[in-house]
Amino acid sequence: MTRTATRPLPLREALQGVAPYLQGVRGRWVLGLLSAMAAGLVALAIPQVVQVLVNTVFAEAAPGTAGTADPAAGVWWAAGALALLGLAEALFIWLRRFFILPPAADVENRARISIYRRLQRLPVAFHDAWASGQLLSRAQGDLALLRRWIAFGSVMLVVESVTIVVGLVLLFVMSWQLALLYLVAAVPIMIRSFRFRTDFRAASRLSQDQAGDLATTVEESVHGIRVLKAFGRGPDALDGFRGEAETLQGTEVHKASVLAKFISLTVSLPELVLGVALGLGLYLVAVGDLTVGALAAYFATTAVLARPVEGVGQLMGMTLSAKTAIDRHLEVMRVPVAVASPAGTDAAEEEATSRAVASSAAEDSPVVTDGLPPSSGRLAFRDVVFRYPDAPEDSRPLLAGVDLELTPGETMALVGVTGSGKSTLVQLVPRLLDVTAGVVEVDGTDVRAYPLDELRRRVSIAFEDATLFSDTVRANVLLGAPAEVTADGLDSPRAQALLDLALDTAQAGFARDLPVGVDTEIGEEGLSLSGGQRQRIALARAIAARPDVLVLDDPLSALDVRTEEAVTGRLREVLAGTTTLIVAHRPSTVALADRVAVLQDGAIHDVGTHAELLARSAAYREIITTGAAEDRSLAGLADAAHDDAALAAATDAARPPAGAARPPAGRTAGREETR
Ligand SMILES: Nc1ncnc2c1ncn2[C@@H]1O[C@H](COP(=O)(O)OP(=O)(O)OP(=O)(O)O)[C@@H](O)[C@H]1O
Repeated sequence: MTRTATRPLPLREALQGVAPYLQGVRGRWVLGLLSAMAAGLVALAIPQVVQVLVNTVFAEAAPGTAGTADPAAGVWWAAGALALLGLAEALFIWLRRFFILPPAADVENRARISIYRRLQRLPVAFHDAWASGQLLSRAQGDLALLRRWIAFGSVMLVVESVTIVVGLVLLFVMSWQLALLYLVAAVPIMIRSFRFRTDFRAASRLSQDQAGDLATTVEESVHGIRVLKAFGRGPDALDGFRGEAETLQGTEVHKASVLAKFISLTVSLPELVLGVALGLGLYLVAVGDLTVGALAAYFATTAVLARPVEGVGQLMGMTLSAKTAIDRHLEVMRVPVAVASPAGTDAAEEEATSRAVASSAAEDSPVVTDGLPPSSGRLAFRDVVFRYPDAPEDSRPLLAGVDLELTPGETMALVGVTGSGKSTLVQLVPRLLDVTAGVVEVDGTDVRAYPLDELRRRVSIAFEDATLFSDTVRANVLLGAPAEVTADGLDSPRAQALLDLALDTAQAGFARDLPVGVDTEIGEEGLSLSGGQRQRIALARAIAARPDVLVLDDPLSALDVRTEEAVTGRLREVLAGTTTLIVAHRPSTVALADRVAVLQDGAIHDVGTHAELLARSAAYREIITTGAAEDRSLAGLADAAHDDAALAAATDAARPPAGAARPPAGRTAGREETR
């Protein structure tokens, strides 16, 4: 669905918004503008030479004229001057391109990097609310429009306007009557241009938004291609896509027709006027009020003016589209970074530079100024309340007073019926979401008081929906590894040791059997892995971060019971000192925890060991019975087909012959790991 467009920003505000991208490029832009201006003025000088040329020829040809000593010389001089002016015009056009194209590309690049950085900083709630295609079109198409406008539209709009003004002055110098006639054509054009601006701006905004929606549809259907195929919904998806594409086509056609109507006016009116001007001009020559040279120069000047006059509509259209692109860009750039580092930290200062608006939550929170608390792994939720921003105002908060404390090194399972808010609760720990009220504490300090990078160094998270990037297993696993371990490269002995430990703990040793071992490309553009294998790589990634607090949001759900037992067993061994909060559905996971917390009706209903809760909590027994049924069916499945065996067969088939080149490494990661 098309996002509701916000009110167009006033021009000054929009220009201020993109001013940071223009720093350092203004000088070249001005030089380019001057070159373009010079080219325009040289073009206007050409008719003046024509006037001299024609008058010279007519003077020589007139009966009874004494003539100059060498009549041909004047013609040759004028012709030579014309050629030189032509060359000068070409040179100035080249200089315009030379000066302006690189800075325009620079602006595009800066804006693109800024929006990408912004997208990384914006909270998960923002990404939940915005369609990916809208963000894609803002980071791609809109910025290409901006580049074209800076490189061409903005310059030519100034140059063509100046050319028109200077050209009109010259026309008045040649003949005020003819100039006035030409000017008459401009009045209806100016009146029409006001209506044109409103219509074209609306059409332009609609088409850019619809292009974003179309990108979202393509992205979704590519991601969901298996579901579409499995349910035979390809033709329906195509119909939906065709509908959206036709809507966009309709908008584009409407946009083009608005522009075409305006352009036809700007082209036809001056042409009509020129017909009348020819008659009037000949009359003025006949009565001796105008020289033939001046009449020729008048038409040569109007020919030079034709391009700017005709182009002004196009340039206005381009300017309006660029303005829409800036509005759309700033819409994203001005979304408050609700989850921000506290004031006073480097990250917060960077945030202030990019004009971010920190949330009141971040501003109100205490700031760690006297050093950070020592790492211990203590985790506590104190009267935590959370409500999603888009939840109805009068609804009960999803979390309505959660109190829970984990001691350092403890493994606690969090259980609750589906939709009770488990995933939401655990996302509050690394601040993927921020509490509405109450406090989440790590090592006795409010998580909002930590610089984000420090908090996320202490807390690591793995999700049920394991997102892997288009990169090697090695790069995926060591993504969040401590900087000191990877300082000498991802294949240094220390990094290798951590990689091995993480893979072994997560029971992800299968990665070594992939075609190029741990250097095999996986993810969207690499080798496809099974759900369980993906989860284990994602778990290895969380382990390799060596956190004090490990949050696991049901990351073992796709594993068979035996593999899950092996993983949790090793996890307890390797991460003996790490506090672990694990969202669990199955008794097999719960049984391995020191204690279990039951989340019900937005609060912690009970906490105890598995055995204690079984004995005293009916709610717990009900939750666990459902999980047990799942366990039994998974155990059966596990006996029937084991992931790794299936993979071994698949990779044997996919293994390249000895000496074959491995796929290119280091393709950029495309998406944040969010639920
Ligand atoms: N981004 C969001 N915006 C609004 N509501 C949301 C959002 N994400 C989740 N919810 C709602 O919050 C509730 C709790 O979701 P959550 O994923 O935390 O539950 P859960 O206990 O982890 O469920 P499950 O066991 O099925 O994974 C659900 O009703 C869900 O619809």
